[in-house]
Amino acid sequence: MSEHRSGFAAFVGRPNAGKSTLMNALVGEKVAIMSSRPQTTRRAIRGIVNRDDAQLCIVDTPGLHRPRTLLGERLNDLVRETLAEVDVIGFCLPADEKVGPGDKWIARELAETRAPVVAIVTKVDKVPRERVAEHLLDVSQLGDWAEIVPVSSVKDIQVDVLLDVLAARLPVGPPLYPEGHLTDEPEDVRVAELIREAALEGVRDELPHSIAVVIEEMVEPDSEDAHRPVLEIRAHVFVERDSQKGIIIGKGGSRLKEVGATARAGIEHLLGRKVYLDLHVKVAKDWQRDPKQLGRLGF
Ligand SMILES: Nc1nc2c(ncn2[C@@H]2O[C@H](COP(=O)(O)OP(=O)(O)OP(=O)(O)O)[C@@H](O)[C@H]2O)c(=O)[nH]1
Repeated sequence: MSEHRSGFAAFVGRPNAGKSTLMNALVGEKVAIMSSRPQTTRRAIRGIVNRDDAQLCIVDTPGLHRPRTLLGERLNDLVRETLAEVDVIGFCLPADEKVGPGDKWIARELAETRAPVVAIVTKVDKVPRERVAEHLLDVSQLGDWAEIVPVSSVKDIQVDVLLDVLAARLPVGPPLYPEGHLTDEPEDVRVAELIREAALEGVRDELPHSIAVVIEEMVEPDSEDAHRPVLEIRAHVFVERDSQKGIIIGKGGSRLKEVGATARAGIEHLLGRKVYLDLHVKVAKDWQRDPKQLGRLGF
């Protein structure tokens, strides 16, 4: 099987371009609205598409419009920040409307972003084939797109193709959110889960259920002037026996270092910021059978 990919996508386009309908078509019935606490992450997740080979997290963007007012400009700053953080951008251009000044303005904005942009010709069911072909040509001349994909969200035409194209643009990595957990779970639970996943990697057979992770603290550094301060996370990795402690830590701490690096990468991706991760491995004897310990471990 090919490598698993995961990351963030954002959709832009002028009003009525079909962004919401498309996002719903991609995510399916279960649209999970998950807005994280703004001080720790600036991303609000609109929905998550889980496949065997990819996890696509769709970020909410308030809409990129041409600024007419100061408020508009502020909004656009916010959108620009969001776009700077995602892995792939989908630019929606409805087939039943000619490419206009609004689209050109957005295209110029997108030329500045780092992420690859997939131009999406939406609502192809509304117009004859020839018109779609014309529109595709206009769109191709509008900018330097990673790909152009015509779709209909309503008639389910090429939505799966679009998903392939978007997924292919994501970085290689494990799922950022546990499948079936598309709720507004607090961040520390998700952080703990990423650490647990990293700690279990490669040793799942030896200690499948013997690991629990507790976040002791997530601390903002004192210096308020730092532009994007490093979040300090201290966590305990609990195992049941001393022998298991050895497995997690590895020779001279080598494995724990790897666990930390893997978990940190996932956490940084999740929170969208730099993280300092401090892991301590502890033995909590037979914690699975001890209600008092279980309570402490957050079960
Ligand atoms: N026929 C057809 N209509 C569509 C399709 N996609 C969206 N629409 C319609 O187009 C209109 C606008 O779609 P939205 O998804 O709300 O567009 P939007 O870009 O999110 O709009 P804003 O929230 O204003 O930015 C709605 O009436 C949709 O039903 C499509 O594939 N085919």
